[in-house]
Amino acid sequence: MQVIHNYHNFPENISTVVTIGTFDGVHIGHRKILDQLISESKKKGLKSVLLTFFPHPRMVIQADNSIKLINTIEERIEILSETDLDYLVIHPFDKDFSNLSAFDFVRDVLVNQLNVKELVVGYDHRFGKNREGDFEQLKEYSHTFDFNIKEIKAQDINNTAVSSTKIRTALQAGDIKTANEFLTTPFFIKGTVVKGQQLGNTIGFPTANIEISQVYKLTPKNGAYIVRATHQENKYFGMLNIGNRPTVNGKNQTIEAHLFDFNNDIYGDEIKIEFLHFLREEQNFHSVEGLKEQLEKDQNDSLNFIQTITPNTAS
Ligand SMILES: Cc1cc2nc3c(=O)[nH]c(=O)nc-3n(C[C@H](O)[C@H](O)[C@H](O)COP(=O)(O)O)c2cc1C
Ligand SMILES: Nc1ncnc2c1ncn2[C@@H]1O[C@H](COP(=O)(O)OP(=O)(O)O)[C@@H](O)[C@H]1O
Repeated sequence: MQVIHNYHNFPENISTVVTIGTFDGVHIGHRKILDQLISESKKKGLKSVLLTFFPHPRMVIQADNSIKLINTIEERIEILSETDLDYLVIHPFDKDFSNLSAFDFVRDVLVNQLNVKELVVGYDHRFGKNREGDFEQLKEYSHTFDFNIKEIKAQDINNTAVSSTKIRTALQAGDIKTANEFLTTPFFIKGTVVKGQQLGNTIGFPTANIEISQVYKLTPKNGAYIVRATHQENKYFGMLNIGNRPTVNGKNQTIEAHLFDFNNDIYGDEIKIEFLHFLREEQNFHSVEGLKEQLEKDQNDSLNFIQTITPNTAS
């Protein structure tokens, strides 16, 4: 897969089948669309293109800084690069772009820049300034500019009963099971290991404090989770807490992972954390001793859960 930043940089003389969307999470529904796109491209001898926008339209049009996404743009690139997609075109969604009329968008972007021969879109797709363009208009333009439209039927979209919004809601409720079912692979975060209060070691549970640099990355609900970490290509199971650590008078939210069978200094390193299971709510213990007892219980619960995972997943 080739990543092209800004559709103006798309190579000339390549005929394409295009789909458009944010594809946050790259969930089951998105994968169905991608499968259609890729199989059409192979059948017709075209290149497959996903046109996506970043920053997200809502970050730009409504200057909405509270928006939280399942994947950062870097993560989305990583997930999509594992598919057979030929081109991922990431266009910076700015005010100028948002002012393009539906007609100009089709002519200037899809036809003149991406050389579209076939467009794969949902029946409810809207595009152009103020989302003025609808499916009927697209059909009209497809005659004007001579490309095919492959409609993703309402039932195909509705039957999957999955949406990025539903996954975000599940994660914000700590419902990892539902989120992971929709996502097909576990929800994950990536960050840098930073210094904390240096208390973890003193209670026998050192925790890697993870700092995420993208403010728009969604973090699941506060609480304790069973996780799998990847550090320098090695995988470790562990348990993680998201929260304010009331027991030790924590003021800000932290994300901290204690890895099992691990004893290395990894300050400053990148770490990836996959969420496997929600263990419990964060609690305010009367003493650090109480917290320690709970962590021992969490560790037992985690190890029992990990045993139930198939050898395939545990590898
Ligand atoms: C699995 C797990 C669950 C935790 N649960 C809680 C909790 O319920 N309440 C709490 O105050 N702190 C909880 N903690 C956070 C600990 O307070 C934290 O790891 C400890 O304060 C060490 O912090 P430090 O890494 O900044 O030194 C949890 C940590 C882990 C790894
Ligand atoms: N099993 C482990 N899980 C997580 N971190 C570990 C582990 N063993 C050693 N470490 C190291 O110890 C650090 C955490 O120690 P801790 O006392 O909790 O300090 P801090 O408050 O700075 O996080 C981690 O950042 C990592 O470098």
